[in-house]
Amino acid sequence: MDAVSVDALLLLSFGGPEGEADVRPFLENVTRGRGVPPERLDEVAQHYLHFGGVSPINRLNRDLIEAIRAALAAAGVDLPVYFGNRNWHPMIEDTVGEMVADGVRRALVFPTSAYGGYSACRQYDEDILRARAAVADAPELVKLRQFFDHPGFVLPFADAVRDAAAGFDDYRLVFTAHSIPNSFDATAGPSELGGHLYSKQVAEAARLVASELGVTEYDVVWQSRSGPPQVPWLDPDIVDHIDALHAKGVANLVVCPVGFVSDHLEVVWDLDTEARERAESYGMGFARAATPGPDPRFAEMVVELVREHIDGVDQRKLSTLSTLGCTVNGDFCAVACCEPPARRPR
Ligand SMILES: CC1=C(CCC(=O)O)c2cc3nc(cc4[nH]c(cc5[nH]c(cc1n2)c(C)c5CCC(=O)O)c(CCC(=O)O)c4C)C(CCC(=O)O)=C3C
Ligand SMILES: [Fe+2]
Repeated sequence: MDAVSVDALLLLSFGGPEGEADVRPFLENVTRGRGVPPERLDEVAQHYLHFGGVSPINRLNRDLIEAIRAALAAAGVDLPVYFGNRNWHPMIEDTVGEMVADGVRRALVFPTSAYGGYSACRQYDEDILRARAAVADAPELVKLRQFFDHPGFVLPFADAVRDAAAGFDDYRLVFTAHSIPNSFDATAGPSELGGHLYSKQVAEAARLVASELGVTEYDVVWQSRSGPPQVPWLDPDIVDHIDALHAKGVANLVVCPVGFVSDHLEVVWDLDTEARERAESYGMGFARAATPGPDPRFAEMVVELVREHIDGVDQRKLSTLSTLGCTVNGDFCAVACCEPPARRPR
C-alpha cells in the first residue's frame, strides 16, 4: 500500500451507559427503528441496572486508547487519538466536531469490531457518514480493515483459552459470537462472495485459535440474540448448547468469546452470568477465556493497521479469507455490501 499522511486516529465504538439514568436513552438510541420488542428492552435494561447502569465498554475503550497511545509512542508514530461512539457519549458527531476545531484534515478510524456484516462493519460506515454530514468541513475519514485473522487478535485468544483451561484435565472448547438475524448473515459481504461473510469469518477466527492450541474438536455457537422470536437468528444459542453438551456427558467447558474485542455487557452478563449458571446447574466446570482488548498485542495490532496506511507496511493475516472494511468517508465496501435485506419496521 502506498503511504499517505494522516493527522489523527479515531477509535469508533458502540458506546454504553455510564449510570442508571443513561440506560433507557441509550437503549432508545441503539434500537430506534430496529424492531426489538419492548420485553427484550426491559430485560436488557435489567442487565445494565444489575451493574449500576454502567456498561464496562467505555472504561475498556478508554484503557485501550491509553494502550494505543503508548504503542504509537513506542513505534515513534506521533498521532493524537480521539474517541467517538455510535450510541452514547462521546458521540462520534461531537468528536468529529472537536477534530475539526483541532485542525484535523485526514484521520484513520479504528472500529472496535473485527468482522464484516451489517452490525459489525457497515453500521460503522453509516456512523461515519452521519458524523460527516453533521459537521461542516469534516476531515476525510479512512476506516481501517477487518482484523478477525490478525495475529494480534488471534494469539491473545489462544493464550487466554490456555489460561482458562489450566484447571481442567479435559474440556470442550466452545467459541461464541454475537448472533445476528440469518437474513443479515445471508447478505454479509459483497454479493460476488456469496454472502455469510460474518459467520465465515467467525468460523475462521475460531479455527485459527483452535489450531494455535492444537485442538481439533470444538464448537462455534451464538449468543445474545434479540428481535422477535419468529425471526430466525444464527443458532444454536450458547445456553441451549450447554444443555446439549451436558446430555453428551461433557464435564468441563471453556468458552472463548471470539466475537468480542473486550469484556462488554454481553460477555459479563450473557456468558459470565447466564451461561455459567446453566453449566454450574449441571455440575459442569466452566471457564471463560479473556478477551484480547487489554492484551498489549492488541494495541500493537492497532498501530500496525495504522502503519499499513502511513508507512505502507505489509498486511499480516493468518487466513486467506478476504479482508474488507477499509473504505473512505463511510463508503460501503461494495454496492449493497452487508445491506440488511429488508427495511426493518419503524
Ligand atoms: C454483531 C454484533 C455485535 C459485534 C460487533 C460490534 O462490536 O460492533 C454487537 C456488539 C454490541 N452490541 C451491544 C449492545 C446492544 N446490541 C443490541 C442489539 C443488537 N446487536 C446486534 C448485533 C451485534 N451487536 C443486533 C443484530 C442487534 C439487534 C438490533 C439491531 O439490528 O441493531 C442491543 C439492544 C438490546 C438487545 O436486543 O440486546 C444492545 C444494548 C454492545 C454494547 C455492550 C455494552 O454496553 O457493553 C456491543 C459492543
Ligand atoms: Fe449488539
